[in-house]
Amino acid sequence: MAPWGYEKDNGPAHWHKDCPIANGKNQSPIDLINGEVKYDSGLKPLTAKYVPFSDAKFLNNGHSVQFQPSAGNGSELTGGPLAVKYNFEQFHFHWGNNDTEGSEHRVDGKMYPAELHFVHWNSTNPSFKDAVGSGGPNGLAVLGFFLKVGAENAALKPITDLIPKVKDAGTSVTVPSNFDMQAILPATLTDYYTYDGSLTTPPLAECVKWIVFKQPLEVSAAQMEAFRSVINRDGKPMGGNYRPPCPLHDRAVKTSFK
Ligand SMILES: CCCCNCC(=O)NCCc1ccc(S(N)(=O)=O)cc1
Ligand SMILES: [Zn+2]
Repeated sequence: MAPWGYEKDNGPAHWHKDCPIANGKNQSPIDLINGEVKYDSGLKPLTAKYVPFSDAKFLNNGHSVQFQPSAGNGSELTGGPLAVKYNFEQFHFHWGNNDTEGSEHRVDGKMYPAELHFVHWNSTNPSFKDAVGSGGPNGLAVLGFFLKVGAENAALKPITDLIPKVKDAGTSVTVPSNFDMQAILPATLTDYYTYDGSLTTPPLAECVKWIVFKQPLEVSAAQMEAFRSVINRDGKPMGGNYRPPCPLHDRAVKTSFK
């Protein structure tokens, strides 16, 4: 099989051949249906403590554009539904070729033009890879933020300004060390949906505690347009690099808000 992608011949409908878990009962993304979620007063606010990285790359890996530090630096996530500390691993994006599509999760069937994922791994594991393979829904914690078109996002500007430099698959650039990742996050990480799910790309491991924020982040039309010039391994626009929603099966989606 051609390496996995999002085209007709290698897209989400094909992934089960290499990754049979694609048809599992804890797959992501999902449609977050407000009439079916349940408020959980036990859900605490989340705390992300992100330390500026001295050595990080912004890269095009053929299916997304990704911020990837060379090593951990104590940046971590705690609280919310999480029982232990999770180490920051990377962040990346999913987007569409127009403003009506692009996000992976949906809210009452609505798609946003893009979705930003902050990936963290359970610090009781020796490494990220071990956390992915640790079995059960507590290996990774991924924060999902919807992006919508509006005001320019100053915190994301250092990253969106780098996009033209990683237009082609397999390219990367060094991220200036004064990049402040913490500034991307809202001041308080309240009002989120949380459920047990999976990676949304192969290997599709069912190892993720998903935390999807209700409030979208805003980016300017120019920032959104920058994503749409990124090219995949086939030389085609990467836009459309989102998996459609998967069945909820026997899972509950909890909310930190009423
Ligand atoms: C040679 C392959 C080795 C794989 N081993 C590395 C690996 O498992 N990588 C998967 C990394 C990943 C995928 C999808 C998400 S998402 N979109 O759910 O946040 C987050 C993280
Ligand atoms: Zn993702």
